[in-house]
Amino acid sequence: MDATVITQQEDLANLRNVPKSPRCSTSENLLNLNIKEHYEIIKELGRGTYGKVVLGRCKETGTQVALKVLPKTNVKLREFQREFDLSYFLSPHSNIVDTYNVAFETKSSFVFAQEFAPVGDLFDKITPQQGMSEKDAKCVIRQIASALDFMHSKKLVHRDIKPENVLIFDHEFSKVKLMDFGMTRKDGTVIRKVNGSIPYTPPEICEAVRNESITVSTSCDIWAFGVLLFCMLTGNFPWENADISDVYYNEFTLWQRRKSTKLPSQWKKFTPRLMRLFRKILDPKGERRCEIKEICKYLNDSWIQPCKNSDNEEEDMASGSDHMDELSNILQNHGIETHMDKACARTQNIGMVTVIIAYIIILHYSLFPFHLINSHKLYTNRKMLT
Ligand SMILES: Nc1ncnc2c1ncn2[C@@H]1O[C@H](COP(=O)(O)OP(=O)(O)OP(=O)(O)O)[C@@H](O)[C@H]1O
Repeated sequence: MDATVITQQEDLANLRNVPKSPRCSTSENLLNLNIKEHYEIIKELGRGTYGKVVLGRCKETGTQVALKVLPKTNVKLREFQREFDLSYFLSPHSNIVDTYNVAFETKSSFVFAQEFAPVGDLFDKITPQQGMSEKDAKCVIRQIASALDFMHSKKLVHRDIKPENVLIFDHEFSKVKLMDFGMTRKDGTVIRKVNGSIPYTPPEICEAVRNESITVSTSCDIWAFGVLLFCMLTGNFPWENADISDVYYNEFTLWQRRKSTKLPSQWKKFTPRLMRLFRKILDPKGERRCEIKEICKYLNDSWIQPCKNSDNEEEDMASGSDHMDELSNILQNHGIETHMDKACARTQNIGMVTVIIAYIIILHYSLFPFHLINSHKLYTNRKMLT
């Protein structure tokens, strides 16, 4: 690495077992550098809320690195230091992006270096409205679950699980790593809600108002992980916000809490086994959500239905008979009997058939737009997610 950058004394082996990085404060050691004197900037790799990441080649060693550049106008030294320290501390895990022992400041920004992921991030690998293959999704899920399990074992909560924060190193997804520890906090830390909600935000945070105190919990990552899994397998978000005003969220929670046997249409492609897992991951009550290890128990099961299976047929039949009950109630309660008194048997039948057809048409049109709206809820672009 560049000889002018800071060098820390502790090796990675020391860091593995230490819950809090013992490395001396980067603020005491940060060198003031001109980035272009030391790195040839090849291209921009991406942008986030707080800064950008560029691909640079170290002029001294020829090594290619991803430089995370955080403008001082967006990020305080303390925040930069925390992100760098956490990234470095978590680096030894094979599914967490490697952060090098390289951090410095320029006139306008704080900078640190990480390994470069040549295939980019997971967002671009999810085809809108289609998602990824079950096999590829499982490869990714297995590795990110391992990274999260490691973080949770250190009592750290990532707090920003989403496809843009998963880096891909090969097209077979055999090497996938979690990154971006800018929002990571210790489990149990009390913070104030500052940002709005995105589709990955758990309900307990969605419902908090701005500036309200919230307690950081590993269960927040579990929720976001569940939403990520849905996105990977469908190319859609399950909802825009995990909030009671969101019709898709409401439908899911009715099913999740067993208040309805009707599985919302966008979940019907999944096997009962995967739905059992979703029920445990996406529990509206954070304290009831499963732990990340639970997810690994489901990795050898089938997740996507080849065709409708019996469990869902049962649910469909149940919901079908609900509609028939409703229909006969309507027929009984709204005039059919009086009509019957006056008309002949033939007219009765025609009237009955007409009402049934009308009811089916109404039912069809009340369900059909749902699919249309749902298919429009596509995984449009990154901006929607930040
Ligand atoms: N090591 C890397 N190799 C390749 N691409 C990367 C690397 N690090 C980041 N990127 C790209 O840059 C994008 C932004 O990076 P990052 O998430 O670290 O920025 P951020 O400002 O923290 O974003 P956020 O809005 O999530 O807080 C990523 O989504 C990814 O596409």
